Amino acid sequence: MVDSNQIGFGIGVHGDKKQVNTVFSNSYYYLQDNTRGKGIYTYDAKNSNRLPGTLWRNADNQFTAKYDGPAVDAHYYAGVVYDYYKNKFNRNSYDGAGAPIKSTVHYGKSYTNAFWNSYQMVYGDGDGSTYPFSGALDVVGHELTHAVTEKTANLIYENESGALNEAMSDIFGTLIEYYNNQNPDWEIGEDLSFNRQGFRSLADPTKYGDPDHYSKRYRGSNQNYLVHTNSGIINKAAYLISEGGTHYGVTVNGIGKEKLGNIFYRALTQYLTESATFSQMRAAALQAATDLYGAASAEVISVGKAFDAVGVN
Ligand SMILES: CCCCC[C@H](S)C(=O)N[C@@H](Cc1ccccc1)C(=O)N[C@@H](C)C(=O)O
Ligand SMILES: [Ca+2]
Ligand SMILES: [Ca+2]
Ligand SMILES: [Zn+2]
Repeated sequence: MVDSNQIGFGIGVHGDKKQVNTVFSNSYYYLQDNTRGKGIYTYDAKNSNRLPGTLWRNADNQFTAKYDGPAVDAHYYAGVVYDYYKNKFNRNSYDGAGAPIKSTVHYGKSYTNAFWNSYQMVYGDGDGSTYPFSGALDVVGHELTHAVTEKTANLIYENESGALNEAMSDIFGTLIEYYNNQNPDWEIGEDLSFNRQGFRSLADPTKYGDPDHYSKRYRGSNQNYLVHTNSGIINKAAYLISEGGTHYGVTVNGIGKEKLGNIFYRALTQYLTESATFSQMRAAALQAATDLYGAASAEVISVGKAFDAVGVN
């Protein structure tokens, strides 16, 4: 029996209809997308903590039950993220060599998070106060960007390099949301909450208690705050580079999302090292902008001003 590529019909977490690439094999349809790299595979942990769980399958190629929603979105959004990196930077999957992309949904019981564990993405169902975590494209983009980071700068997940790691995931999660162009914004995780409230904001990190200036960074020892809170400083710089604005008296001329993505992708893949500090991120972004647009370019000036505005020298 030869496997065959199929197109299934799915309904996502938010009741939105979408087609999913599947494979028909031995009388079952699997959430396996053979059209991208070496494939995109979506699994079911069945509310256990066992990974990856079982490859998602059914007998009719219709993924329309409520229980199917998180799998439909994890599968479909992983494809969008794959397309972003391929179309924008000619990067074939997170390793550049078409690595299979694996996601598991229904992880744990009322698990209110999502993560990349060096092998795959993992999504919880939320605890009833949020939607399942794969139901947001910026979250899926966030997690898969951790895989890109790991294969490139491999930023150590603590202190300033950890905050850079988190910021890269929020920034590219947002750029991917704009690429998909469905209710794009500079908030993170707004599609997870019933009241549309985000978890973080790149436009104004202080909206959720995160710092928007280096002088306001969290200096304690809790690594979770160090990486998820201090990312606000770099997120704000990225926002200013793209959209412009005057921040603590420093005026930045915006150069747009495309150029932001080009500069940060080049910094991430060519210049940042695993122990990079915020100051080294400034230098990496300036060097990347210089490579791409020229030493005295408006883009280089905007990058410098944005890091000035958030107090990173
Ligand atoms: C084992 C916990 C691992 C946390 C680290 C993962 S990569 C992470 O950062 N997850 C995101 C999920 C997310 C993304 C966008 C929007 C909402 C939630 C995250 O930000 N987690 C926060 C809630 C946290 O762990 O504090
Ligand atoms: Ca949005
Ligand atoms: Ca968003
Ligand atoms: Zn993260």
